[in-house]
Amino acid sequence: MRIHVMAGAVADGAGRILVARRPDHVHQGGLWEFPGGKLEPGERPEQGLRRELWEELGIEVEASRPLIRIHHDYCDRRVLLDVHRVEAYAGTPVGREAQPLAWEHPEAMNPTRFPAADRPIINALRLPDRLMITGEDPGQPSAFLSRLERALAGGIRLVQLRAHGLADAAFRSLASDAYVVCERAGARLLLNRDLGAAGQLPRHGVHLTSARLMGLAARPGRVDEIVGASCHDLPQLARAAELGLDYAVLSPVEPTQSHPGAAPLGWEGFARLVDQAALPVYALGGLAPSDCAEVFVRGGQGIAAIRGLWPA
Ligand SMILES: Nc1nc2c([nH]c(=O)n2[C@@H]2O[C@H](COP(=O)(O)OP(=O)(O)OP(=O)(O)O)[C@@H](O)[C@H]2O)c(=O)[nH]1
Repeated sequence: MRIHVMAGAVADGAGRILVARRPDHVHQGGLWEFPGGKLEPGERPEQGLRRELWEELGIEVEASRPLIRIHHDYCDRRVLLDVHRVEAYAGTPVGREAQPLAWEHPEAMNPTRFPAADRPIINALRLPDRLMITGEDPGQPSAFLSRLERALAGGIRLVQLRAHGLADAAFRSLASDAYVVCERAGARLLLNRDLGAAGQLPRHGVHLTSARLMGLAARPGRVDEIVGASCHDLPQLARAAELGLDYAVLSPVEPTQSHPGAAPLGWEGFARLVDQAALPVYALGGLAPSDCAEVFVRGGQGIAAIRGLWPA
């Protein structure tokens, strides 16, 4: 039988998240967790979350939204971790069951101190809700870079440089300049190019095409960088999770100009696939920032877009 667990990623104003230490004698004891517990029969998920956070921390949830759902098989039990980001609450959290509490920045969380099922949750907390993909033809480098600066000024923190039309030398030059611009803004730059060519370039991570993903035997890149992949179906999502990638981009959700022939998944198709994926999944295809709320309800991390995010 599967245990449905409601857990809260309670955030403070400084971007830190509240974590609690599990007692030594319970399942996954001694490890740190996102506070929560089992959904009771007949309870709605939000109700269960409110009850658990009241019982465990003495806080009243005022605003929350779905963050990620992870199905995980421990050898002794199967769990569904249904994690919500708690954005506003009343009260001051205390360990009402005498459990030690700590506030940690997601970047500083050490995944080995959490249950194995929590790794994708930590990744979901580290990643923003918008992934901007640069267009096929970047045009003049100076115009491209000033457009990039405008996007970063508008709050974009994760950029995928995708310029399949550029030759290696031009890609290298653009990537080096884009890295400097992203660094200055505290944003991260992912390179969508074969590692052979991208290997020596400064970057915060790499983005794999689905063909490249399916041809890999192990997670590429350095351990400290972000690695994600484009996916279009369940086997690709499963492969991305198996290789320990940090995120996937699933497309196309809606009909899109860049891939006119591809059959859209629709929101239901997107939600069905995401529910079986054990990593954060961005929705791509005909979407704009105003679609983020829908993506959260459907279990996704946020939106990825070219047209919807590049400034005009
Ligand atoms: N709350 C929480 N549970 C987690 C996390 N990660 C994870 O694998 N789990 C697993 O999810 C299950 C949660 O059950 P629990 O024992 O905390 O539930 P509970 O508070 O209702 O406890 P009770 O059954 O003793 O009353 C455990 O098997 C636990 O190992 C996490 O980050 N937070």
